[in-house]
Amino acid sequence: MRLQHPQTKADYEPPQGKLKIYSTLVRWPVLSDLLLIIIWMLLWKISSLMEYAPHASIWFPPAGLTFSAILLLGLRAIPPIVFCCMAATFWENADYGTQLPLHQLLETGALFALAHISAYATGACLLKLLISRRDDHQLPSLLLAFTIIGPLSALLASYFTQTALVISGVIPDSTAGHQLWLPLWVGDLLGILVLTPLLIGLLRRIYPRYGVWVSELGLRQVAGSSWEFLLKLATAAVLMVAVMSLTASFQIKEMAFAIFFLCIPQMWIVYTETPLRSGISIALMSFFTAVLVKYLALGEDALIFQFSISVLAASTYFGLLIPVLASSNSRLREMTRKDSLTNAYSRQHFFQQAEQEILRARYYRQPISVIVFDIDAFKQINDKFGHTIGDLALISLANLVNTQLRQADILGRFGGDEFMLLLPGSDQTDATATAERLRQALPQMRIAGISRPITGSFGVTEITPTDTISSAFEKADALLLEAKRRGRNLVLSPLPL
Ligand SMILES: Nc1nc2c(ncn2[C@@H]2O[C@H](COP(=O)(O)OP(=O)(O)OP(=O)(O)O)[C@@H](O)[C@H]2O)c(=O)[nH]1
Repeated sequence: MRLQHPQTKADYEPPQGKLKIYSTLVRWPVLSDLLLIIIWMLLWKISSLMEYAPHASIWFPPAGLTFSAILLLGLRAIPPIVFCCMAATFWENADYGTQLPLHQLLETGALFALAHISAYATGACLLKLLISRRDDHQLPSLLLAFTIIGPLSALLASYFTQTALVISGVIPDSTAGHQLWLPLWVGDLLGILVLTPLLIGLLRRIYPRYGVWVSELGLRQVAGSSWEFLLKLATAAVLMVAVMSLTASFQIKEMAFAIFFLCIPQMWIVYTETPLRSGISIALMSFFTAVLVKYLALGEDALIFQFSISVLAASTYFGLLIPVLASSNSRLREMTRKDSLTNAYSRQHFFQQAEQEILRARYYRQPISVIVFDIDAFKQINDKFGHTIGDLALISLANLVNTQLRQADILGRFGGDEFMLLLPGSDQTDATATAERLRQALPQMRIAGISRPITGSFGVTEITPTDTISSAFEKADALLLEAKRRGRNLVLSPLPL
């Protein structure tokens, strides 16, 4: 997979029913930018309400939005975010009542924008570069890269922001001023780790032309009952409120560490719900943790709560990998089990199954037989009507055989136009009769584009107690070759019936 802008209209086809909004946003990109600005400012305002020390918020979601926007939109995201950084500086000046002169506000805003954007742009571009260089396993490598690059970008942003605030004189050039990076980092870290996936989802709706690669990550799943999800959320909420209220009431710092038990309901959600629901739950947990820290006056323990939610978010992302990897494993297993053209079992899987069936037949002292067959002069069909019609003939043959089989019978494709059929419970007489029925049914097959009837040749053998599946296959294959030699459209078995 390559991270790139969509090339065709189909690449960013919006979901039905939302066409009007999407086409408006596609036609007026400035509306998308306006929405981005509104959301950024809203998140900034919420985070400023959660400040537990000057300039240090428990939770700084604008960091997640900046990172997501640059990851998704590239340089296109920078002008609206520069605007947001400037506006936030003016707004904060009004909130703190610091009355800085205009030139100092402009300088502070510009330095903040430079610090914030340069750090997150570096991280987002690096992540984009790493992912675009990997074609395989994109989701695991994306998540691993994200959990490393996200916190490092936040660290860089915090250090740059602290420096910007010192240079512009907003915070003192003292030891206290130089220690601001830590609370800034933890707030940004929470915003990045917890919210980036959800914010990418949101931005994809606001910017319908961008982020096709996100839908290629294989995260889509069918959601289960909403009530069950709410029950799990409620369990997490009860646990969170209990731990935080007890910590606030008893004023015992160690009690705050019980917040790590939140991993139990969160992992319950991750393993049983969709990735979107897991993302919503971790976002809600982080939001309410921040609210409770503020309103239960747990500022002194803020770091414990912030780190617990960050650890929870990182565990969530790795937890999300499990269903994705399991489903791609089962897809791969299916691919090796079945022949993709005819849906018959692959040679390897047929032989594995046959070995087990032979053991079972011996144990229950039941007969078991194998038929090997192919289409007569199939090369001519390909040459005369083309390979697509040839493929159609192979598919029709497999379908026809499948309609004639009993539940226990197994059809495999050896390769080319050669198939094999395992018939548990059939002795040679039954198996020969089955092969004869198939031989007679073959010419009745109607295949679009083929004007002449198709015929086939068959070799049949009952598997003896000393046979392996390979030796039995070779016997039946030799009989098939003999049938070809005798003029084709024939069933041959070892003993004359
Ligand atoms: N359309 C199509 N052709 C295939 C496929 N796999 C193999 N073939 C072709 O199947 C043909 C098999 O030809 P041969 O093995 O010579 O057998 P034949 O023409 O059926 O002759 P006899 O078996 O002696 O009757 C070859 O031309 C292969 O290229 C496939 O998946 N699709």
